[in-house]
Amino acid sequence: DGLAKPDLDALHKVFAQVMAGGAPGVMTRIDSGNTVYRETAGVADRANGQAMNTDARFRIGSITKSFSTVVLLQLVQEGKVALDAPVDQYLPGLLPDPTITVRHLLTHRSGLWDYTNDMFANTVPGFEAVRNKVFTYQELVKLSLAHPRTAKPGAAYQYSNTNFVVVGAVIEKVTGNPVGTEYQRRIITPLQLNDTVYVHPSATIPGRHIKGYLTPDEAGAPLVDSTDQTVSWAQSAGAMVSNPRDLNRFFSSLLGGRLLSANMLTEMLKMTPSDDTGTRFYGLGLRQRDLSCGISVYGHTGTVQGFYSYAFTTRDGRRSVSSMANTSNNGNVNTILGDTLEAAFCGKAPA
Ligand SMILES: C[C@@H](NC(=O)[C@@H](C)NC(=O)CCCC[C@H](NC(=O)C[NH3+])C(=O)[O-])C(=O)O
Repeated sequence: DGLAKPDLDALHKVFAQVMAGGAPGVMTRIDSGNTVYRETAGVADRANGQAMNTDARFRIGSITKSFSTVVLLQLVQEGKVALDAPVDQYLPGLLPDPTITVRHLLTHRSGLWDYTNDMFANTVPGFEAVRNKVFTYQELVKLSLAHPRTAKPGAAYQYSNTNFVVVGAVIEKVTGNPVGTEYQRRIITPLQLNDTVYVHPSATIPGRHIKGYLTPDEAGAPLVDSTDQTVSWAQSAGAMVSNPRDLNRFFSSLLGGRLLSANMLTEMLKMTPSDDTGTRFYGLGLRQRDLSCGISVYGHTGTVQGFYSYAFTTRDGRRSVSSMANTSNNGNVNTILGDTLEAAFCGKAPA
């Protein structure tokens, strides 16, 4: 793929820091052309000590947003949805502001309040309250509309799960199918992502999977096994299950031009800054990160109770990297986990 070889020593140093930070286990899969690297440390299951395994499934959280975006952009290609049409055209009366467009949703520029801010203000109680609940899209939107908008439509980037809940509602309205059906027929089946499933509202991860452990807010309190939950609070914003091989294949196929037309991929890659570092951007359901070695990578991050994940690829899709640590509510671990991208894409720092 024309890049420096991954620096596996650096990768394992990051693993050691991730585990020292409180994660039971951590893993990275690198697909570099036809060469695959499978690196792991720690445990997938604290009860029986089962080792971390890059073939096992886990909850990918917001990486789901990229899957939802591909479905919606295919509907745009098919002329069934217009990117700059008001959401009101597809879901009359759902949103209070008829000027919010489909593109505003995909770029987190709608101004819709993120209901998870309230839902998970107290991490473990918030999680326990919803882990077995099943929500409708309308119920989640209603939670958001209890708050004023955070900005006028289009005015600013403000990350909000509400946007991708509405994206799911648009997909279901326009296709007449549950989003799971659309993920399956448009992405999972064609790419043979055999370890990628959308099982909402089931609370269990089918097949071989990693257990996730939520870090409580109280310092020193024991980790909570958060593996089983409906993730109904996220759905098309974060309820997908997958594994590193499938995520690498998904993002390689996406950036390699196999899921969207060239024009539509160009739309998806229209980036605006998502923070003030100058190295983080958000397009349409897709993140860009500029690495220290000058390489830009594209993909998404995920945070769901018990699972932190990163899945990114190069602009040509020829090197893809997926990393996961099986804890969450631990910002230090999440930040360090991001350093696996540097080791995997940039290789050894120049001497
Ligand atoms: C950030 C990430 N977003 C996602 O993956 C979405 C699906 N997850 C969230 O919004 C986090 C919900 C709270 C998690 C909980 N935190 C708390 O409860 C904090 N009080 C936890 O860390 O498990 C992304 O887009 O990259």
